[in-house]
Amino acid sequence: MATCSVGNGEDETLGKMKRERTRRSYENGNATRRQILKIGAGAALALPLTVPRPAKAQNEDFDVIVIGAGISGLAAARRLNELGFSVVVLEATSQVGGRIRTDWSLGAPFEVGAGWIHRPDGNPISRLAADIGAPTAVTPDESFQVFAKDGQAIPASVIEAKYFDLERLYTRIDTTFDKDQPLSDAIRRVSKGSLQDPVLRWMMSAYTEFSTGAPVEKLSAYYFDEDDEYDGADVVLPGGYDQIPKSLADGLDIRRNTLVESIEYEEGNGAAVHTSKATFESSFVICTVPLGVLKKRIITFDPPLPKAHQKSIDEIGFGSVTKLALKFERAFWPEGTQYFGYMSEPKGRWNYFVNYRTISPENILLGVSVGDYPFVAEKMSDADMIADCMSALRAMFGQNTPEPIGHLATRWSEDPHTLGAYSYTAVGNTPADFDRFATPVANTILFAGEHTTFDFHGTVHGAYLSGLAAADRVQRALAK
Ligand SMILES: Cc1cc2nc3c(=O)[nH]c(=O)nc-3n(C[C@H](O)[C@H](O)[C@H](O)COP(=O)(O)OP(=O)(O)OC[C@H]3O[C@@H](n4cnc5c(N)ncnc54)[C@H](O)[C@@H]3O)c2cc1C
Ligand SMILES: NC(=O)Cc1c[nH]c2ccccc12
Repeated sequence: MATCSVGNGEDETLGKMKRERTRRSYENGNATRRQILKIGAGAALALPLTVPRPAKAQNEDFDVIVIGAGISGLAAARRLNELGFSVVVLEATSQVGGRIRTDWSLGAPFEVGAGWIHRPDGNPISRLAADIGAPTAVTPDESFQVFAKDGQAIPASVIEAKYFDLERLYTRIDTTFDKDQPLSDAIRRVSKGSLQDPVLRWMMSAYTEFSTGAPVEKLSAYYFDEDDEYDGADVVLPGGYDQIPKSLADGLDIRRNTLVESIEYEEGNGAAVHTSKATFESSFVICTVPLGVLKKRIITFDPPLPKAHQKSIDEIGFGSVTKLALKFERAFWPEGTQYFGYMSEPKGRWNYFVNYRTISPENILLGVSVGDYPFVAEKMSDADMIADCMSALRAMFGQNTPEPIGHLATRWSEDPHTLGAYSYTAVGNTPADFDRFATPVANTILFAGEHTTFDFHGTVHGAYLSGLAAADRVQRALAK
């Protein structure tokens, strides 16, 4: 398989020299805390133990440990590897890609996580796709049909006019208030009744709640749409999004099924990373686990993280988005239409459907639940989730709509290694809460991942760029 390069063209020998220098600095002088930890572990083994434990091999030692083999971790590891540093990636699951995962079991590329390269012009993920020769296909935003709650088809002209109303509403919110508040409250204040207007209400959910991954009741009215984007019409990868992380992973030292449990660190002495398998040591750690994992404190930091970092972890929002792919014997919908909208209640319940016939021969509709509803849907059994989604499809396409012959459901809020879909700007958050993650902790622990960049949070490109930025910081520090 062709592989992507994230290198910046720097001479490989230079990287190797830096690596040698780092190693020498550990080997000289007094015992570092990492060496003391190592001695401590050996000493503990000498003590009589009630339960005999297998003797541990000596801890493996690297310049950099990257935690998580999602796109941010892979980008960081690949760049540092290309520069000649010794890098290991520790990944809890058996797979690479994290929130990029393609399931072909229905015969088409069902994207469990990320589906689109949003605004592909200038987007670094487009370059990665081009580097490996992965074709992309436009999913045209203007190809849609929206249905009212009772199944009545709404003319496209009505949707387009309301879209401009929504834009105007959001602009007024931007310029009206001097205090942050939930987006839903701000909407009520600037335009009483908008939240009850069925078309606007659908758009607020299908567009805003989908793109931010959060209910309008929890989004910051100040910052919910202040992030950045590139240009062009969204594209998908008909050969599967996972081609991108797989190509980045090629040739890296990735330890799968290795759950990081705790990290001991000290300025100047690096870190000891304790996992379900072994302890690893390094000068730097790049931690890319999802915000949901950090919130739940699944990894213990010793000493605890600084208050400012912990505040970002605790306060930045992390929502969910549920996808349900339903495969049918035949297409009972207009095969050329890209998207179908449904003005459901509650508002985030199966309100958006992607037609797979535009990118594959399979008769698949992909339903999406957003806002608060994923936390309801993801608690359902598959059978209940299908029945719930089918009631929306039957309202749209008629009571005779057939049962599906296959399905795939996602439950990101229940996945123990993610615990949600992507980060959002909650009421009271500021861009600085995200960007604070760029500050290394004790010159040893760095963070990367979609939640560590305000401008592109919640996206593949944001995560990827954050990984490269963390690698550059490590490179500069190791070069000193
Ligand atoms: C349903 C859904 C739809 C999306 N749609 C899009 C889209 O269309 N376009 C877009 O640009 N973005 C989309 N996104 C967002 C995008 O997928 C993410 O922003 C991006 O993939 C996150 O990458 P990451 O490296 O930050 O984290 P992840 O990909 O989550 O990587 C983190 C890794 O850490 C591992 N890990 C967790 N805990 C531990 C531990 N204790 N020890 C070791 N490893 C651990 C995880 O298993 C995972 O592999 C979507 C996300 C979801 C969930
Ligand atoms: N995770 C995402 O893809 C967020 C996003 C950005 N722009 C969008 C447009 C539509 C749906 C989601 C998004």
